[in-house]
Amino acid sequence: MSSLRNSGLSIKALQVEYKSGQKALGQVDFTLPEHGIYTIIGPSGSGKSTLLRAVAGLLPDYEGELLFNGKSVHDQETLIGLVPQNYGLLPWKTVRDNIRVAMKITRPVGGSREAIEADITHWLQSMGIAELAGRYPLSLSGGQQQRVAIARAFAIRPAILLLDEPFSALDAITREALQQIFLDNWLTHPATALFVTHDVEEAILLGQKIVVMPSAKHDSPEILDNTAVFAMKHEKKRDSDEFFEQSKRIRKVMLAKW
Ligand SMILES: Nc1ncnc2c1ncn2[C@@H]1O[C@H](COP(=O)(O)OP(=O)(O)OP(=O)(O)O)[C@@H](O)[C@H]1O
Repeated sequence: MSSLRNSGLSIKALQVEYKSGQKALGQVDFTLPEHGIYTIIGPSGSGKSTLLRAVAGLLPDYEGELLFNGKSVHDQETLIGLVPQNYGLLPWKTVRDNIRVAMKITRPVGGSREAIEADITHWLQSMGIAELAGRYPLSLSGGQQQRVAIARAFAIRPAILLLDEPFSALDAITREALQQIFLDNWLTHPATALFVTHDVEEAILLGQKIVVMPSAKHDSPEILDNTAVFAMKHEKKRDSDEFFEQSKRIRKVMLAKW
């Protein structure tokens, strides 16, 4: 029993078909250890967002089992934070209110007003957007909205954190800075994280393992171990031999699977 308690996120024989009858996600099987980060890359349409939606509990129907520490992920106890591709911010609420609403929904009796406001300020600062607290989402750039969505996801202190291309709207330099900030935040609050990206470099820089999705729905994902790169200091990763070797390995898998 105790082994199940810390067994992490188990995705067992998961398959998804939308109402149209078309298979959106072929069979996926893997276990992401508690407090781990797996990155997911795959061609457009391979089912990456569908996989996150299934784990987030946003799909009415799927085949297979989704367990967190031995229990259904959709038990009330498991708090899941999602950063969707469209950011999912409430346009009629300010940045600060967006985060506050999420915290109130997920932690209805948690903390004094002062503590909540200090927490919101902390997360905004950590994402470098404290000055945007009073602005409304639609007055922000895509990259700024992405940061708000990430701050909000961390602020609820989820057990599982799902990120769907969270840095796609950012320029290369800001993206690198945010990758570092993301890892720093994750180290202090290590949620069990699934991180979808289109960027092979990003997959190698952030994941303990890299899940490469196939384009054919009858094929299964290939999962590459990336612990050698993951264990390095973030700023050393990009120039390391291990990073270079891993890029070559992934490209080979991509050629075979895409
Ligand atoms: N709500 C839906 N209804 C019907 N089909 C859908 C729905 N959402 C996605 N699909 C289909 O499911 C498949 C997988 O879509 P999904 O968005 O999960 O892929 P993805 O790998 O995240 O793609 P991208 O990289 O372009 O974001 C696609 O063929 C898509 O057209």
